[in-house]
Amino acid sequence: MANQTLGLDRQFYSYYQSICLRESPILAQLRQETASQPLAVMQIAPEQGQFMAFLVQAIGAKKALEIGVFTGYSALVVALALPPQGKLIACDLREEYTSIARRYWQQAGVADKIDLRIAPALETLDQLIAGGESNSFDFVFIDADKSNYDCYYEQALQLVRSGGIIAIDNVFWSGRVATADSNDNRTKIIRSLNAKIQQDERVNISIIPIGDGLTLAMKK
Ligand SMILES: C[S@@+](CC[C@H](N)C(=O)[O-])C[C@H]1O[C@@H](n2cnc3c(N)ncnc32)[C@H](O)[C@@H]1O
Repeated sequence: MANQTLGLDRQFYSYYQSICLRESPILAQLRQETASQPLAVMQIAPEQGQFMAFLVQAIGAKKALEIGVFTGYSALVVALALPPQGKLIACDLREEYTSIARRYWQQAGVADKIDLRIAPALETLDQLIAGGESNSFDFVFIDADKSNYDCYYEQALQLVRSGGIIAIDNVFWSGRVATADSNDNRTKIIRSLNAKIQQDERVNISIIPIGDGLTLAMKK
């Protein structure tokens, strides 16, 4: 028995995955193809994807937003969890990654649910706000350039409805946020956003020690 969160060594992680994962063949195939990419480590872990799908379904999300698509794994997870009329706006800059994503979305039959916007996400989110879409999203996933994390969080707070959830990836930053001598820019940005959200009265929060750390902020 333990009354604090357990660390997972390799053996325990493998057991955890064996009792938890229900990854569909299409998701497994995308993960396998992405593994050959030099930046494959950017993809979320499968158990995190499964958790996000669970969350999307638990809150009955119909309208979602993703910032940072890469080869499309997290977007596919969310799109599969949305109802048939659900919509996901997905933001990225890079055609070379998202062309892989589009192929899998097509194959999985969810391409119609996903509106991919190739542009700096700050601009896409500003356009959504200017276009009257504030307070309309049920679920937002932030997983792009860390330098803009604080801006994405503020924009997401405008776009999400009351009771909607903003999920922020990589908040543990491989543990560097907790290491006093890690003071590079990205570590400082994540550390300071973590501290800000901990005090932010606009949201209820939980931080899930899954993958590289996932903050959940529910707008009040
Ligand atoms: C960590 S990866 C996303 C991983 C993805 N969520 C998954 O699970 O496979 C980050 C992505 O953010 C994109 N990105 C970086 N800066 C961006 C920006 N300013 N606007 C939009 N996308 C950006 C990158 O091109 C990259 O594909």
